[in-house]
Amino acid sequence: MNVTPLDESVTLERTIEGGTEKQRESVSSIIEKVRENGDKGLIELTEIFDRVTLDELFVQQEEIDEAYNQVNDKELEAIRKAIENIRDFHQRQLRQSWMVTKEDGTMLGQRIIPFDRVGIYVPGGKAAYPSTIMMDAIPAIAAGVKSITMCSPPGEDQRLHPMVLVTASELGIKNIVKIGGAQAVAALAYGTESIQKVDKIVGPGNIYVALAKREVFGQVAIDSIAGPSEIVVLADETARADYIAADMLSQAEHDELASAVLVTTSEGLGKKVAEELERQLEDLPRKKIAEESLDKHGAIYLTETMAEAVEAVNRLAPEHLEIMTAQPDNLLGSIRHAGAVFLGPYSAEAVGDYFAGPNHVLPTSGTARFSSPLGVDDFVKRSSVISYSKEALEENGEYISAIARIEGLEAHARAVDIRKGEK
Ligand SMILES: NC(=O)c1ccc[n+]([C@@H]2O[C@H](COP(=O)([O-])OP(=O)(O)OC[C@H]3O[C@@H](n4cnc5c(N)ncnc54)[C@H](O)[C@@H]3O)[C@@H](O)[C@H]2O)c1
Ligand SMILES: N[C@H](CO)Cc1c[nH]c[nH+]1
Ligand SMILES: [Zn+2]
Repeated sequence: MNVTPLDESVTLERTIEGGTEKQRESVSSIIEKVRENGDKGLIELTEIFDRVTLDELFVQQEEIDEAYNQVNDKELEAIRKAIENIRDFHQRQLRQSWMVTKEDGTMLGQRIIPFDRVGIYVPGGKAAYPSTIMMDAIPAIAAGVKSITMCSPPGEDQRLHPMVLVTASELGIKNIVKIGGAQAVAALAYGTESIQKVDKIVGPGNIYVALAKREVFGQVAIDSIAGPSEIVVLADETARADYIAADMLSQAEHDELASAVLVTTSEGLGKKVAEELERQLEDLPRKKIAEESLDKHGAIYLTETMAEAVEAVNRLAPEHLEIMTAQPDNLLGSIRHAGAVFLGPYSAEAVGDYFAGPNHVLPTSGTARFSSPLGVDDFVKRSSVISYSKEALEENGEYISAIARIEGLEAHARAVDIRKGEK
């Protein structure tokens, strides 16, 4: 990889974001098929896209019991510790309902109400993601959502990955459907004979999942569309090239479409990172994927000053930003757009992907300009409460009816006047 100057036109948007026409048409026809044929459609689509013939759509208890037998104590302990951290972080996000009472007896308030039913998508095409179950489900549980349906694509043996099943079970998720892709999104949005439709669908996925979420939006709520993973590392000459390369590869290995970028003020560091990437790629089990991701969507950019580098980062608005400079905390205040910021040499992105507590479902493709990480707020609605006393209405009625008459809405004005004995 070459070290190149950073040009203002560089973005993290990959051409694939809105999908090709063929992909959009395919997703529309998958959704149509699920709406028309329900469970039967889901089985047929899974045969086509996952090459598996399912005997059952839902995971059975015996599959979960068997999964526990395939997981060792250390793995279970790791999942339980991660759950604890992620739960602790998300419980702090909970907002309280509130009510104020004024002197004239008026009461105003805001109630925070969890969604009734939520669908979580857990990707499973190219890798298994127990961590994403935790990130999707824990904020929903913390928010008070009572019904969670999880969808994830099955493997060749009709099963989900044992760690996926164990994690779901540790979180108390009972409805687990072995369906992936656009068909899963359609089933959650419209319901089938056996799958109850939900109010909101959350979770990352590939382009088919993303396009399907976009298409069903309106029928259900969705979270922001999290696309292929991205990491931007902002570094000066004090940073360690081996750490930076390791972290860039940790995201490049997700997907050929993933993007790993270094922005640095040091040409020397840039060159060392390029060498390290080559070296560390050599024995990486997912070398092929990571190599393609680096070739197509990876870069090492050089800027003259740190101020220019920071400006570039804000323009890129990455999903993950690692700051590896002499004083990373000093730069935090100038970062306006990033899904999650990792400070210093020991905050590898993997720490946040799996364990620290903050959510790893984050805005991608520059959408950190206006979107936030998945969190408890994604699983609640606000509902306002208004309680006026007779005294308050007597005192303010004339203002209310005045505004109504400005709008030419006489019935509104009279609805107030009648209570004041004026009509
Ligand atoms: N942002 C995050 O938090 C986060 C977390 C984990 C994963 N990810 C990303 O999620 C993505 C996961 O993608 P994945 O493919 O591994 O799993 P996936 O579960 O999203 O997609 C697999 C499904 O895609 C469908 N599919 C495959 N080819 C198709 C085709 N030609 N036509 C129609 N449908 C087709 C199949 O039904 C299959 O079940 C990756 O890009 C990864 O980087 C993001
Ligand atoms: N980095 C991904 C989000 O972009 C999340 C993840 C899951 N597993 C490993 N990493
Ligand atoms: Zn990751």
